[in-house]
Amino acid sequence: MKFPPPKKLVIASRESRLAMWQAEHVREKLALLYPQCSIEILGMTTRGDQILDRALSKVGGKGLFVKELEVAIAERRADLAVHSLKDVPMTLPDGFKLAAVLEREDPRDAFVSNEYASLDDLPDGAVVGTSSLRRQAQIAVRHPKLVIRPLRGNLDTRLGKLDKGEYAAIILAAAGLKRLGLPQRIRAFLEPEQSLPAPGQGAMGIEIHSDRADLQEWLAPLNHLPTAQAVTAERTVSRNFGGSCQIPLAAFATIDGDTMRMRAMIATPDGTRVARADLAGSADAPEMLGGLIAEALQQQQATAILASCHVGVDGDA
Ligand SMILES: NCc1[nH]cc(CCC(=O)O)c1CC(=O)O
Repeated sequence: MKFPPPKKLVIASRESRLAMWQAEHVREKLALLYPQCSIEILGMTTRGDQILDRALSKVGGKGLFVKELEVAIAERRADLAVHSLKDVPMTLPDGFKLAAVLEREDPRDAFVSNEYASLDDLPDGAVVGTSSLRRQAQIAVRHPKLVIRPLRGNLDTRLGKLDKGEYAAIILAAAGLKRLGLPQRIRAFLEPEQSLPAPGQGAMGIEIHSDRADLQEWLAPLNHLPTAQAVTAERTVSRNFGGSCQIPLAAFATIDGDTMRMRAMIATPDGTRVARADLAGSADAPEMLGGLIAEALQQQQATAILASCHVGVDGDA
């Protein structure tokens, strides 16, 4: 230990229930490590939370969910920000870095419905809610007769829209539902073979100012190495295809001992053109495996597939 333990820490968080749960989770972990430290949570509304009516990619993409938190860090009003890693742009602005990645929750997508038990149960023409092109494309591949409609807002908002009958079913991340104490809303899990998760799905990341060597040291015990390696590989694939752009891309890595297995997919939103890759490599070289996966996708015309889907729709909301 080079630095004495912290006396006070401020965690910046979005104000959605899920974001607050995640910030609280980090607060509890830090309180156990540093019992003398006073730890506050600074809740903030981001532009991403305010803009619910327009496609996110038209107004600035994923970065909108993290920008205000970064400003708070830059102005030293906060020390760290807790994010769902899925919402963090692939390249952080100068002066910021990820100090730790926490152990991943369930990375799968979940099928949520009041009437139906699974996607297979839905009648032709049934309306499924998701604003994620990645989810849309993968549903379209297996269930071309279902109708996909956009669904935005935080988890409670989305569940409310389902309950009002606007959709026969919706697709959400299992991790968010479990964290909010709503696992009973999950009627079926979509296995990676059916719906490969988004880069970083189910993992939380802690962002800090890069010059804070003290914080880096204090947060190090929160880092979960296998999760950090997996999400590094996943984010490398995404970065290869333009990073923060909202595109129908899935990338999912699992680790078994020293070996990382990585699967990825790029598709048109209607599911008619799909590129897939499935490779294994060393868990210690996640960027290398991510790069190889990106190349394998390129060899299947991934760039042409992406070019043929209009950006201007929503990303992995
Ligand atoms: N883009 C919204 C978002 N960001 C993170 C999660 C869920 C939790 C996670 O994946 O860590 C969600 C909701 C969802 O996709 O259903």
